[in-house]
Amino acid sequence: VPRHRLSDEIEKIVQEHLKFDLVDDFNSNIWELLAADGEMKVYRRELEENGIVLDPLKAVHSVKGVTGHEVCKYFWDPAVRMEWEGTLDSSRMLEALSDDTLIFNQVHKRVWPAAQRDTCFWSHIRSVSKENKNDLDDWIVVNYSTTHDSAPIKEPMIRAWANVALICSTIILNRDKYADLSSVPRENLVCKITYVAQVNPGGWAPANVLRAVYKREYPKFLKRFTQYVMDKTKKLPILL
Ligand SMILES: CCCc1ccc(-c2ccc(S(=O)(=O)CCO)cc2)cc1[C@H]1C[C@H]1c1ccccn1
Repeated sequence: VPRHRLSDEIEKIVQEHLKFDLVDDFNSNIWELLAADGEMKVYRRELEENGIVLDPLKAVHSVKGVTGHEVCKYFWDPAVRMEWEGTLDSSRMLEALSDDTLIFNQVHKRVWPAAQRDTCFWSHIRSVSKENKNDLDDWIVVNYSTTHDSAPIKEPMIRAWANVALICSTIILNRDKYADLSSVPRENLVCKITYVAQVNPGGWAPANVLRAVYKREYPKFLKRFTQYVMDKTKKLPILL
């Protein structure tokens, strides 16, 4: 795997996500259910630092008819970002550090009365093999804020900081019926999705406003993205 200037940081952050995000800690009372819609459940933890809302967000979802590779690929692919992302004014891919690591600069739609935000982050995609060799690999995308010469912080824009992971497992129903996995019909696929996001809005914004935006935006964002992947893959051969 070709190394680059961010390889060490990426390895550290990805391993942290793989170690912590899939822990089922929902029965403890640290998570508060923000929204539930069918199989999708979105939780938050209240966390503030110097009066700035940093609420960690964790969502789980179960989507029929797609693989984890497909979900992560569409989440990572710069070519389709503006097709599914409804919260952005723009998205620019600044640099491809390798075939699995890109750097983005994105301008978020303004959330009144807060000032407009932009983000600059590396986005890394990889597969993670399972203990049971019969299982399909898990897939993960991590979006983690970084700096870049082509994305200077320019007033009045405020730079928000994000640490986001999308982790997907694929379940094949009636697995033993199929010798060749690529012939599995889509109705026998279930993708288990875990999405975690910790965003620092980068500057003061009223806590009640930010919490209202999180409560509104994240469930909508996840529902829109997963529906987009189902629509895009419906007629395509499965990507294992
Ligand atoms: C004041 C704005 C703060 C703010 C900055 C940034 C983000 C944010 C960053 C990254 C990602 S992602 O999942 O990596 C997809 C990248 O295209 C999603 C969201 C969210 C918010 C907060 C507002 C919340 C929100 C949640 C969901 C979508 C959009 N906005």
